[in-house]
Amino acid sequence: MSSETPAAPSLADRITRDEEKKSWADEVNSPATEEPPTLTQTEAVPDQTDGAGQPFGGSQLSEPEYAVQVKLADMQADPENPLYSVKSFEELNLQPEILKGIVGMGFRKPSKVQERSLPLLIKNPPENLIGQSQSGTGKTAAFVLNILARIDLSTPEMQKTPQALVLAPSRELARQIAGVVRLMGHYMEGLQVEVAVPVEAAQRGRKVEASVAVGTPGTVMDLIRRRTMDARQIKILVLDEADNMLDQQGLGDQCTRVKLMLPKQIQVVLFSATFPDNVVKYAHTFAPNANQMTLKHEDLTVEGIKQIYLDCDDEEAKYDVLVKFYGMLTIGSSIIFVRRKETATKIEQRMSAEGHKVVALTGGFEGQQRDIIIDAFRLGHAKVLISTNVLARGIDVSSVSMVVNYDVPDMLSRPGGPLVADPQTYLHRIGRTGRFGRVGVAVTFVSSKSDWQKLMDISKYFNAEIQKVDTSDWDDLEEQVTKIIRSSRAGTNFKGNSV
Ligand SMILES: Nc1ncnc2c1ncn2[C@@H]1O[C@H](COP(=O)(O)OP(=O)(O)OP(=O)(O)O)[C@@H](O)[C@H]1O
Repeated sequence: MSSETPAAPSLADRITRDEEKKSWADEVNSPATEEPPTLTQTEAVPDQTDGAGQPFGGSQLSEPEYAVQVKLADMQADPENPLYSVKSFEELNLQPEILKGIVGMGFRKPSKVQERSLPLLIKNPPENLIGQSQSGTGKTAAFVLNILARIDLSTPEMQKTPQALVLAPSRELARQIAGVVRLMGHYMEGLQVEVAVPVEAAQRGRKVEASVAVGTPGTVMDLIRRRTMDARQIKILVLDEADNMLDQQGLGDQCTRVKLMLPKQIQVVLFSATFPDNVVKYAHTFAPNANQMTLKHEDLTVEGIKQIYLDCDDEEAKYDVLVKFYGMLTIGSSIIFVRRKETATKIEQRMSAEGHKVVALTGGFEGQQRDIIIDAFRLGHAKVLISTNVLARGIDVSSVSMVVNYDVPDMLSRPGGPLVADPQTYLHRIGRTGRFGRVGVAVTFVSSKSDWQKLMDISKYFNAEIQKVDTSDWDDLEEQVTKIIRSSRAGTNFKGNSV
């Protein structure tokens, strides 16, 4: 992966140069009065703003508040819905400052995963948990609330001592989680949160002085080894996207090493939307005697996400279709997933040259550049983002109404073996839309028999319908997709099977 050719000057490069700020503003279609996001600005907004309640500056999408609450209330009253719950947050025995934070985020009722996992997580003595629930159903809040309920902020000393550690697979996700901790813990006096990801950590070179640390495993391992982070008081370890963290050779090793450097008696919490069979055993070794909340493959897909695919003759046809989709991609925000970093850069350059406003973000970009791009996307300054699997998991931008699988997600069946379908990655990618009861459309491009076979394997694995759409009547297709995207909350669907 690191052999990627250096990217041509990307949008991030361009926006750091003053003389080009105007072109950024033009390019991302931001209001004329608004300054383009500079690094300082984006750093000044470290918390995610979308998905947060109005008191914290979240946009709440552009849906009228009343309509949102009414539809969400219906969903939360339906026992079949993953957002269903019978309890209120008040009944979960959380401190008043935490409850205030929850209210500030606009949360009215817990989701199923929150209602079920919270009592297991916060009871004493602490027990481990392996928790699974569909994408966008509020797992982050579940583990964050447990952390906030358990940390001791009674002395300045403790406020600066890491007591909870969250590990996530990407820099963007680590920053996002830290943002959620800050928002939820907004009313807790003395709460300090630090992000431990490459660049910041290296630049900082000073001790981590926070009660909650969120980072990527390699950087955290390094910080503890160099004693820049004192791990002796850590009592909670959370692995978000735990299956990915434990499965991937490198990440798995790093997580294990980090855990070995922590006190023996810690609460281990593993969360993900997917726990494929091959990692379940290791998950239980990593989190011994854990309480478990798991789901069957068939129950993993989110109803609000309409899954479709279309046939493209070849690679060039995929590009042409993508360009034709542009109007639909910009109704809300969209993420286009490709297999390789080079493809992301190539599409970005080609579409930009043709006058379309798109940005790309891959693991090949330098950290600060990545921060600028993801922040611009979160804030809606950039609406179409092309990325690799680096952003497939966890990223929560509620305005994402469309996901395009430009390349069908696949993986090596074994080292040196053939490429096979990667159902987990498919689920996480499409889960970037349809967050917490919203609707979205996930489109997969199929340009070969093997693409088609992989997609059918994915459909079978989840027992989910992925509907083929006919591109011969483009106007009809556009009308249908637009209707779903504009409906904003689950309930509206494609008419029959006719698209
Ligand atoms: N009880 C709630 N009421 C309203 N909104 C909520 C509630 N809980 C979480 N949310 C919102 O739902 C969105 C999705 O939550 P979150 O990112 O935690 O999902 P997730 O289950 O971790 O998804 P993924 O598997 O994709 O990582 C967030 O914007 C969050 O603010």
